[in-house]
Amino acid sequence: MDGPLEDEFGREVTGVRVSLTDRCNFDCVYCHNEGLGDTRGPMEPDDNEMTADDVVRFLEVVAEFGVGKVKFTGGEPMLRQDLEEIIRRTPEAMEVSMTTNGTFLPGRAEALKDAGLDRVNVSQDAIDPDAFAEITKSGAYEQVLEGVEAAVDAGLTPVKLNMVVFKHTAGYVEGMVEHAANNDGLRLQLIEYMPELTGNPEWNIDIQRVHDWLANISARIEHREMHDRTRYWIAGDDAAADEQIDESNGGMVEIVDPVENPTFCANCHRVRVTHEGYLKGCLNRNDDLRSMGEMSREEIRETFRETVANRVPYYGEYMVRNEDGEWVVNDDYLSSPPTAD
Ligand SMILES: Nc1nc2c(ncn2[C@@H]2O[C@H](COP(=O)(O)OP(=O)(O)OP(=O)(O)O)[C@@H](O)[C@H]2O)c(=O)[nH]1
Ligand code: SF4
Ligand code: SF4
Repeated sequence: MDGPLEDEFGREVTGVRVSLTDRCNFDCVYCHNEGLGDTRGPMEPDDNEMTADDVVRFLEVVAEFGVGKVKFTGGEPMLRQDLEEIIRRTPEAMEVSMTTNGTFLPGRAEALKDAGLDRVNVSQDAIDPDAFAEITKSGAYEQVLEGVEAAVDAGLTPVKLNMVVFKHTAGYVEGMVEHAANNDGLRLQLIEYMPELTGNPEWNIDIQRVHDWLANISARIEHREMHDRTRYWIAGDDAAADEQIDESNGGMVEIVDPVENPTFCANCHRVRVTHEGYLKGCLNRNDDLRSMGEMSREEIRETFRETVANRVPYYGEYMVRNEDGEWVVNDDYLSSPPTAD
């Protein structure tokens, strides 16, 4: 097995994010559909979706390059009826996680665990059914809460609750932090709103205010290698004043703040795959897609090598600040755009 491939900026690729479908039973107001824009398909399976064989072949190839983690995403990945099969056939050595809206976890969490799923991230933007319905255009609030519980019970832990911080959810941040600190098996990810992918810049909340507030109330602060994300440990209500805070007496809150953040991009170690089987070096770009189509393993190897070789940190390299302080595409990439199939 070869070690992880590295791009020109010294960023090793240690993980892949594989979208299994663009279908979803929700219609969240902030959805960016893994960076592909508002193209969520109808609920019927799409002929263009990668088959289980396509996904497994790709994972077997990248495992040869030392990729040790796979995240399955969507749309809603649990709409794939062959999800358990895909997970079961994923190379043994890989950590397998999934990002889901949680609706289908009740009744299926155990089967996923048995198939080899290690952990899940579940979108939960508020502890309030009305706000939840307004954001997701769905009445599945109770089902999602049950789904989170089922995931914890099945041992798909830590279960990370994904909460996008924006105008509709700002009032629920404190409640969600307390919820994560006081419930075993849960962590909270506070995700910066991404107006560059979803529009509505007026809904944005300055994520620095959330950092400052958490820094004030946290017992301990860590930095994660991936994206150099900040992790705040928050004491639970029953923690003693002099106790070290960890999962047993508190909870972790991680901030995902990629917007206009060169440090985040400089520590990005993932390649993405769209549900149609295109390799994508960066979430924010669609000019660097490479199709894996009907390729042989050797061709997939070559396409993966090319994708990694052409990866570029988005903020700080592909996008740079002009003299007015605005983010603009770097002229170097305008004059010679990276190759795309
Ligand atoms: N711009 C950008 N956003 C990302 C990246 N990775 C994740 N995100 C965003 O972060 C949010 C949470 O992502 P998840 O799919 O739950 O996974 P994660 O937090 O990245 O991964 P784990 O913490 O390992 O479970 C999503 O809204 C993603 O769009 C990235 O590399 N770049
Ligand atoms: S659950 Fe996820 S994929 Fe579905 S609409 Fe919401 S953000 Fe998009
Ligand atoms: S380079 Fe930056 S924007 Fe692109 S995927 Fe990585 S962290 Fe996200």
